Formats: sequence, C-alpha cells, structure tokens
Amino acid sequence: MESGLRSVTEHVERVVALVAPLPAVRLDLVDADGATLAEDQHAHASVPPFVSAAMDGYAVRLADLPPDGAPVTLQVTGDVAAGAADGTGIGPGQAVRIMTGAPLPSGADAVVPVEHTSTGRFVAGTPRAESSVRLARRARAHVRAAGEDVARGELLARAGTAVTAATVGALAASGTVRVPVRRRPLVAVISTGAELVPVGETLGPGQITDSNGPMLAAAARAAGADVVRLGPVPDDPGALRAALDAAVQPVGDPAIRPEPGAGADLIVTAGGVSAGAADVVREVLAAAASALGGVTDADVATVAMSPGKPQALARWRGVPWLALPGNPVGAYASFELFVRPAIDLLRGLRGAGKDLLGRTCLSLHAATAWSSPAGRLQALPVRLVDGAVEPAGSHHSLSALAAADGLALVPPDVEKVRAGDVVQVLMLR
Ligand SMILES: Nc1nc2c(c(=O)[nH]1)N[C@H]1C(S)=C(S)[C@@H](COP(=O)(O)OP(=O)(O)OC[C@H]3O[C@@H](n4cnc5c(N)ncnc54)[C@H](O)[C@@H]3O)O[C@H]1N2
Ligand code: MOO
Repeated sequence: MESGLRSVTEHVERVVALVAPLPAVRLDLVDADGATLAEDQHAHASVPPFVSAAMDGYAVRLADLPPDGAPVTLQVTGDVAAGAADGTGIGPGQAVRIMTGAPLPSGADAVVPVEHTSTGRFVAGTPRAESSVRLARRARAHVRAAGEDVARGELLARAGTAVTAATVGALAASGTVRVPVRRRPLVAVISTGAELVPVGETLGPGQITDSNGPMLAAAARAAGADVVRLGPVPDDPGALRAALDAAVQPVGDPAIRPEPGAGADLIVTAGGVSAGAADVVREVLAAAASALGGVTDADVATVAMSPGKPQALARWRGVPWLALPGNPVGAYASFELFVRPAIDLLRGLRGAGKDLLGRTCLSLHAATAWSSPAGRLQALPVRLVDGAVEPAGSHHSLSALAAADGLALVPPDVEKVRAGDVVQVLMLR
C-alpha cells in the first residue's frame, strides 16, 4: 500500500458505516417492482386453486377407458370453459368438452387432448355439434392438481431480495395484494466544476460537457435507485450548498415516497475533491466546523486506488454524502466500489455491506500483460476476448470505459499482470 493512503476496503467500511437500510413500507404489489422485500413472502393461496385441465380436449373417467388402449365411444354431455363455475359432473360412459385451465368436472379424472380424439380439433367460436366422441386412454392424465404450481404457505420470495417481474407474477397469482418493502432509494447526483455545461449546450472556450452527471445518474438507476439530478454547479461554495439543500428537499410522488418530508436518501457529488485552488467540495467540507453548518462527519481521504484517489464522505443535513473525484473513469470506478454498495445497503439487499468487493467478480484470465500502479488497487476497464480479458483501451480514457465489459480489480501489491494470470473482474454488462 502506498504510504499515507487509505485502503479501498477501509473506505468501503466507512461508506457502510454512513448508511442504513431504508424503513420498510407497505406498497401495492403492482407498484413494488424494483423495491426490496422486507419480509419473506409465502403464498396466501394455492395455484391453481382447483383441479383443472392441462389441455383442450375431453374430460373423462379413467374407469371408462380400457387399460390396453382400445378406443371407446363416450357420450358428450356438456362443455366447460376456462372460468366456468363448478357444477358439471360426468357419469359412466360420459365425457365433456373441456378447455385448458377449466375446473375438472366431478367424476372426471383425466383429459384426452382433442387432437387424439375423433373430433380432431375444436374450431374457435363454433358451438359444440358432436354428441359423442371416440377416444382411448393416454399415458398422461393431463390434469393439474390444486396447488401443483404454488402450494398455499410455500415460501415464494425471501426478505432482502429485489421484487422482480417474476416475483410480482408469483405473488399476484397466490393472492398477495400489498407487500412490505424498502422502496428504491432516491439518489441526488450533483456534478461540480466551472468548466461544465449541460448535455446539448454549446461549448464556450475552456468548457466541456458534463458527462459525470448523466453517467452517474444512469449508473444509480441501473443499481436500483431513483435519481434527481442537480447541477452542474460552478466552483462556488454558495452554489454547492444551495444544490445540496435542494437535494434534501422533499420531492416526488407521495405514493412511492410515503415518509413525510423525505428528500434524497444519498447524495453523490463528482469533482472538486482534490488539491485544486477551486476545489469546491473540499471547501464546503472544510467549513464543517464553522457557523455555516450543514456538514457533519466530514472525512476526506486519499484512497489507494487508481483511478479515483481523492474521495470524501460526509453528511449534509444528516443525509449521507459520497464525494467522488471528477475524472470520469475515476468517478465511474468510485461508483462501482463505493456508491453501489451504499445503494445496496439502503435497499436492504441481502448480503449488502458484508463482502462488498467480492460481490459480482468473476475470476478470468488476462489475455495480455499490463502494468498496475504499486500500492494502489487498479480498476482497469477491460473487454472480453474468448473468455479472457484485455485492457479495453488506454487506461483512464472514457472510450476504454465505453468499450469495457468489466473493471479488472488488480490488488495493490501487484505491479505486473502477465498473460494467463487470473484477475478479478467486476462485470459491467
Ligand atoms: N495537485 C494535485 N492535483 C490532483 C491530484 C492530486 O492528488 N494533487 N489528484 C488528481 C486526481 S487522481 C484526480 S482524480 C483529480 C480529481 O480532482 P477533482 O475531484 O477535484 O476533480 P476536478 O478537478 O473537478 O476534475 C478532474 C477532471 O475531471 C473533469 N471533470 C470533472 N467533472 C466532470 C464532469 N461532470 N463531466 C466531465 N468531466 C468532468 C475535469 O474537467 C477535470 O479534467 O485531481 C487530480 N489533480
Ligand atoms: O484518482 Mo484520479 O481518478 O486517479 O485520476
């Protein structure tokens, strides 16, 4: 480790100490996708709720069908469509037309698919004309038992997992209406820098387009957060303080943000955190002890990583604030290493805050050699080639990041990665 630098692991620990899971709220299931379950979810009801047909065909009594497979002619006494109420029953020598998902008539214990009967096929929209059908016993009964898909009381989804489309489907089917969840956190993204202009605006001399703001907002959304974007703010402490205040103002839809007075749950700034004369984040953090207030728990550090060395943590009016460096690749690497774990923790995801660096790494072989700075964890944009990885471009360039499939995380004590070495890769897509 380069002397005087804080390890990435220690910085992650400080991030983890700054944030806590959001409180659990009850949301309508249909609004809960993307939120995290706060309690295990069990099926309230069986799926299907009744014994039903698994095929379009005829409901029959196996006792009427010779075990040797010889065909028989049965009298067709009725129709049962999906959605029909119970009531139809069959007796000896009888069959009824039945559609997939319809309740099996009392007395029936098998369904013979229509294509294996003398009827051949049903014509949609045409009423039943046949009064009898010839068919034979099949190997399978084509009947779904009640609860075959989901048994009442069965564990369907665990606390600490995200509500996915599949979770919504399984819970809706089994009678869940509202769910206890931790909602998507609201992350305020603020880019700082006098040189920045918003996307789409014409650049004047010395100006560049704010790319960190849109990039970090996209990354936060992909990590399961909602985002409010502020700035870019100039290198003026008053302007930054105003943006930070705007971030913690109540915002949004009360249906999904039920706590009264809730603003951002996490603030992320980019830029202004290193040694420059106009480094506005440093300036606002340094005023922590002054009468201006707002900032508490300020913690400025140089972290043993490359890129992304200058970092800071604080609270703004109580809300956790992660200050990332302005260099775009450093800002992105900092997002993956520090902001994503904070979002995971706010969401209350299982395992969040425990093994943060190991969470989505793959062990992959290096396809070529590259060097890594002594004493710093290297976060290098890499691309996949035949299952191995190589640098995606020149080390700290945005074009390399755009081409990258992942970030190779090379430990501080490794200065040379050789072709064939195994490296840990945080996958980005
Ligand atoms: N004397 C020293 N100078 C620097 C050090 C140091 O230790 N001593 N550290 C360097 C490192 S490493 C980094 S990283 C940068 C980080 O500095 P800041 O966080 O203060 O970032 P800025 O100075 O505001 O910007 C750095 C760079 O990134 C561009 N930038 C900033 N914001 C955006 C944005 N939203 N979109 C696109 N590009 C952005 C900015 O124009 C600068 O080129 O400091 C080094 N200097
Ligand atoms: O920390 Mo800076 O992001 O190395 O370039």
